[in-house]
Parts: sequence; C-alpha cells; structure tokens
Amino acid sequence: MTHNNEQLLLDVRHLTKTYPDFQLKDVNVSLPAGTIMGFLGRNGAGKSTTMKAIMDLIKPDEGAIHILGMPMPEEEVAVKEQVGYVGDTPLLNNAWTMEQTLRFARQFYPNWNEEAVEQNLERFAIAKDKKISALSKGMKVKASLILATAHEPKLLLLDEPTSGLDPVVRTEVLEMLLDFVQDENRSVLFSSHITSDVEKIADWVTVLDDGHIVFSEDKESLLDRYRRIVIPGKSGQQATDSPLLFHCQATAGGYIGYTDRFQQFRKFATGNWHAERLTLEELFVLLTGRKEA
Ligand SMILES: Nc1ncnc2c1ncn2[C@@H]1O[C@H](COP(=O)(O)OP(=O)(O)OP(=O)(O)O)[C@@H](O)[C@H]1O
Repeated sequence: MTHNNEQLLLDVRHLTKTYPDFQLKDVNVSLPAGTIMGFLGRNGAGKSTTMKAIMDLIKPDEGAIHILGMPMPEEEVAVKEQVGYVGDTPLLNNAWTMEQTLRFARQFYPNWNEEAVEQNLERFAIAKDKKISALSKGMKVKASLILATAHEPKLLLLDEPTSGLDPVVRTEVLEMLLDFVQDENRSVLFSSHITSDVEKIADWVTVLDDGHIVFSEDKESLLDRYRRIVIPGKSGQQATDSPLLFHCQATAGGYIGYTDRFQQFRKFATGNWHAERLTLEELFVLLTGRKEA
C-alpha cells in the first residue's frame, strides 16, 4: 500500500541485494512524517540487510533510497544529520565512560541537544562517569538511543531495539519512541520479531518474509480486514468454499478459515458463523509461518 501525498521521510524503491544463500527482492518501503513503523520478520527475513542498505553500510544491487527527499548515498552527509541509527550490534566502546562516549559523538553533530541528553540520562538513571562495560544490556540500549537522538534527527532507524530486554526495559524503550514522535515531523522505523511491541506502538506495519515484503499497511486497517471465521457443525463445509476464505480446515466442532476481506465476507456469507479478530502475532504467524525457520 502507498501513502498519500504526505512528506515521506523514508522512501525505498525496488531494493534488491543478493547474497550466496539469500536475496532481498524488490523491497519497497515508504514512511511519512509522524509515524512509527514496525518492521516485522522472522529470523533471517532480511530486516538488518534492508536497514544496512538504507544506511549505506552495504551496497544494494539495485534500488533507490531517498531520506527526506535526499538521495542516498549521494547526499549521505546531509542525510546522516537527519537520521539516528542503532544497528544490530551497538557501537559502544566498552573502555570508555558514558561522558567520553558523549564527548566523542558530540563533535560530529552541529545540532547536538545537550539539554535533552542530560534529561534522558537522568530519566534512565545512567551516570556519566559509568564505564560502558559496567552497563547492563538494557542500559546499553538506552545509552545507544540517547546517542542516536541527541542530534535531533527526523528519522530514527532501529534494528531490533527491544530484543533481549526484560518487559520493564522494553516498555521504557517503547515509551521513548512514542515520545520521539510527539513531534509530528519525526518518524521511527524499528525492526522486531516481537509482534506485541509492534502492536503496542506502531501505526504502520511492514512484514518481510524470506526477503520480500508480504504487506506494508496501516496497523488498524490491517487488523480490521482480517478475521478468523468459525463455522460450527459439519454441515458448514460448503461455507468453506467461499473465495473470500483461505487456509480452511476442519476442527473438532466444525470448520475454521481466514479472510482478508472481512467486510465483503460479512455481506455475502450465509448460514451460521462467527468472526474473531486476530492479534498481530496470529496474523504474522498465519502469513509467514508456513515453513521452519
Ligand atoms: N554479509 C553477508 N554475506 C552473506 N550472507 C549474508 C550477509 N549478511 C546477511 N546475510 C544473510 O542474509 C539473510 C538475512 O539476514 P538479516 O540479518 O538481514 O536477517 P534479519 O531479518 O535481520 O534476521 P534476524 O532477525 O535473525 O536478525 C540471512 O540468511 C543471512 O545469513
């Protein structure tokens, strides 16, 4: 699905990258201002590869990438002033203190907001004289986020920011992302395989499976159009012939099937049935869970 004529903070077109055992195939992602996009995919789906290509950390074979209308990598210097990125392995030097880390990072950014940094350090109780090596995994993620947002970027790209964190720290990190988009000129793209995190804070969901986009859609409209249809009784088999149903199967009490066009289904369906909403996790498994990881 595409967005209207809103300003796109990120526009990825036809991104392709081939590795010996994997291909990212014709990936298209567009992200308007004021949006949190959850980028979901199973292990090895290609999320990190996509994000690295956006950041020009790997060279795509094909495709066009624009950030705030500027082409990458041609405008890389200007673009990186507007982007905060935390990759799959945070680039923190364990031998430094937080203070040394901040001093080092500050010199690269004219827009550095020291007041926001101080507030965030206090909010997350990170002492400046603490060595990075002494920070817990959760503290390191928070420190990386403080560094990634200190130059007040418009776009935040985060590769699995909540992976491996306990539920309290995960919630704090998600709250920080919600705070970030309070300014509606900003957006976040964060990859994850924790569907509940995406369901909690994302406005838009993009699912990548085996290197291709399965869907990229507004979360509410996505969850609105899918339903599990439960048809009780063995006499309901005929109802499963509906072209609006897929993955139909017999159950102990009757039949179930799924529809991605619920509004149409409810108009035309007859007989005895009821519909159940799917969680994002159920939808994700339904659409990507056909094969072993
Ligand atoms: N430099 C590389 N050379 C060869 N293959 C690579 C390289 N980088 C990634 N791959 C392969 O590309 C595929 C996608 O990897 P990627 O890290 O993008 O997936 P991911 O969706 O981020 O997975 P995860 O959730 O496990 O982090 C994997 O099969 C991986 O082995």
